[in-house]
Amino acid sequence: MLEEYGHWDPGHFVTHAKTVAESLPIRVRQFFRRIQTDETDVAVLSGLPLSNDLEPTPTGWDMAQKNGVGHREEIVLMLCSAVLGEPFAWGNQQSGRIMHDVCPAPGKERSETSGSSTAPLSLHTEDAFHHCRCDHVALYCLRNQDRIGTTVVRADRLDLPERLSGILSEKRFHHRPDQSHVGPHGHSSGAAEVDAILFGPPEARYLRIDFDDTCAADEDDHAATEAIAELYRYACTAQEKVVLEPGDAIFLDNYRVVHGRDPFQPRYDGTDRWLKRVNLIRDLRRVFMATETRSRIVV
Ligand SMILES: O=C(O)CCC(=O)C(=O)O
Ligand SMILES: [Fe+2]
Repeated sequence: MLEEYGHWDPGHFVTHAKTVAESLPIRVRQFFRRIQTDETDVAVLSGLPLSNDLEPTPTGWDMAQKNGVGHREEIVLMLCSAVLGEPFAWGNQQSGRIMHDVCPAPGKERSETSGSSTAPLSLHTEDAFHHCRCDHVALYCLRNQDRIGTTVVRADRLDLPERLSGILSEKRFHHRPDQSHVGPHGHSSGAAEVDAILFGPPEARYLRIDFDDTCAADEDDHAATEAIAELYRYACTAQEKVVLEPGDAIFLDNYRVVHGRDPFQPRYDGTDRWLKRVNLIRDLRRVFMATETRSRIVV
């Protein structure tokens, strides 16, 4: 495909991705159809092709962009992902790239961004602050020699008392932009949306929370503040760990699970953990309506 398309440009290729993905084996396509229909919370596809001569892990997404690394793996992830949803991006995240690199970055060790390492990445709904957040997060593992875990909490595993579910289902919470969106070109924290944390069908609940950035909409609403703290305790009890192996891709339903990452010590010697990531939305029109253009980049 690299030969066919010449220069690899995910932003350009993405408009053809669904069509090209029709050539994937039927079992792979059925796997993704089933995930979508069943609203499978966590799904892993293993044994995906990886280059024998994979480049060293870049020291941050900006270095990955500069050096253009892991292109073959981006094609693999793009094709699989396109069966499940429509890839899209955020103008202020990784400079609007469709394909993200998740790897430790010097200076970001304790940040609340995917470039963190020594501090855990707290449990979150991806881009919880925005109504246009993705339906699925896809992560493709290129390297993980220290077996660092991705943490997940499935809504179905939260055994919440009715009183707590009641509070969490009310529109009493501010969903503020996380650090990866704040900055000179980011969404201001004033853009926070007020919404519930728990919603959707009672037999298969949806979640919207970033434990670093969701707070009571009214700072005097102590019951709402306490409800977040209580939910956090339930989430810690229900937390599971998935250790991705090179060649594994995980597809997280961003309405049905929250996720995060265990801390680790970065080496910055080319052997660090490295994932490719893409955000997927079921209906691209949600993005078009948010941007008021036919663009896949939410600004
Ligand atoms: O590194 C991981 O396993 C998860 C990172 C993460 O939350 C993300 O990239 O959205
Ligand atoms: Fe995430």
